[in-house]
Amino acid sequence: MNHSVFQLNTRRGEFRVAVEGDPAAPAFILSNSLGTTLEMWDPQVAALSKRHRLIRYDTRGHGGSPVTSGPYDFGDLGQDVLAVLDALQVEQAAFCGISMGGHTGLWLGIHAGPRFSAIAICNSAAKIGSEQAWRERAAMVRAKGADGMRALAESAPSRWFTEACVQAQPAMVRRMQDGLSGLNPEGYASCCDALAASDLRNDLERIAVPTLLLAGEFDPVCTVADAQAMQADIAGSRLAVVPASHISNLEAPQAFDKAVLDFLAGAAAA
Ligand SMILES: O=C(O)CC1=CCC(=O)O1
Repeated sequence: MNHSVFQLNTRRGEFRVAVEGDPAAPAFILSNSLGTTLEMWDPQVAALSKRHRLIRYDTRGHGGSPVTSGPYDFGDLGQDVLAVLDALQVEQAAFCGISMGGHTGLWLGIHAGPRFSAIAICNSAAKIGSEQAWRERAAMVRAKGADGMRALAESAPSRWFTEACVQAQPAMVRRMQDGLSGLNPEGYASCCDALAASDLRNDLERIAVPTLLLAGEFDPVCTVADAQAMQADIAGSRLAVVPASHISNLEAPQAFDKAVLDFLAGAAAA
């Protein structure tokens, strides 16, 4: 059992969180991708908690966080982050999110910039996928329940990892698939609703927080071109490309950690 994981009572419900590192160090909060939990960040904990109070949480609809009935929107998912920070009495934090988590970071950069010292938007986009595809996925999961989650888990490796990674790290890939297939279908579908409805492309220029756009060279979901398009619209933002597909923190953890830590060091020095 990991004793750093606990249920945190917030004004928006009880969230499953993990807090590691020096309590007096600057706070750094991590936001998971669709179909995963805070454990997706396990390989990052040692490196990212060296100089930070590292806060991880399960996004609404996932793991041990509230599974309220949907649809959710990114206002909900962003307000949840602020509620977690408030409950932990954190006034300002650095933020890092992958894919759906990165999109939450964009929402926070637009709507709650002063609460963040820096945001790392990884394997994400201002518009992820098509509205129709997310609506279809949500409907399928709501119709098929646990069978629908199992079907999504079977097809997940090709969305998440390169074939070379699937071959090289079968246990890690299986663990991620098992995690996805065990999630609550309504919570997952409600996050698909949020992705269907959100398009932040016209709001990016409102972001004034130091921003890193981290892309996976081989990511078929949120491409390097998506990151470049965001970089063009976010003043002063930086781009980093790591040799990985979509879940780049698991496929290329060392390159991922270095890109994020270099960015945070630069943002703190600026
Ligand atoms: O479809 C997937 O599983 C990949 C993905 C899209 C948004 C997200 O967070 O993950």
